[in-house]
Amino acid sequence: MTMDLFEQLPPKLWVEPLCEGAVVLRRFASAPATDLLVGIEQVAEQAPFRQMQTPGGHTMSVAMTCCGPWGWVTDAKGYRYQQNDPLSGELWPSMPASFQALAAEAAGMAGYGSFEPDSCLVNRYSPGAKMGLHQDKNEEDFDQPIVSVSLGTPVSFQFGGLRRGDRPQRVPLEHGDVVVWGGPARLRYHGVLTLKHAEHPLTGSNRYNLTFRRARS
Ligand SMILES: O=C(O)CCC(=O)C(=O)O
Ligand SMILES: [Fe+2]
Repeated sequence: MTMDLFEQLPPKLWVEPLCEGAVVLRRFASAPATDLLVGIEQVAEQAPFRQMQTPGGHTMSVAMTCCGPWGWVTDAKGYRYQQNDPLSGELWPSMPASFQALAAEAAGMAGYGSFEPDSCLVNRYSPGAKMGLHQDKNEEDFDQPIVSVSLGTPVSFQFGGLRRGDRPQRVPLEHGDVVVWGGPARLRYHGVLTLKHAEHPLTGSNRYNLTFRRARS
């Protein structure tokens, strides 16, 4: 009886390879999502979401904040990591232990053992926000993977090649999905298409993304 019941349940998580070195861990962060969202709220109380300026003088459509030792920032002076929040001058809030654990577990599941992120960028997309194709390359070295967690409304993630001109795959991402890329895929171009209007019971019309990285070796 019990066995039959189990067999009828849909698989809770599954793994979708994107290319050598990159996978989507479907729904991997669904169970801890509520805790992650509480963590985001706490981080944002200390270091509020803000729309940063690109070096070219554009305002990003995505609102961002950071936690952990190193925060990623952009302004007229360029893209970089720094230990202080430029809004307050204070250190970035510490990375909640639950964030760190989830990121390490996801990396391990994708084949990257002993991932110790020292940076978590928190992206908040409201409808209309997007992020153009880019490489994550402000880190000191590229030995450690990127772990990228999606929460809230769905979006179309673009996962490209090592050259800007390579046609990206479109990967639909939903609440709880985690993308991990490293090794030969570490410098692949990626981005997200414009967020559409949708509602999620936990986030309203917003999508949140947590991007975990090792900024310093
Ligand atoms: O929102 C996402 O899924 C991607 C975010 C990203 O690529 C970044 O912050 O560097
Ligand atoms: Fe990125």
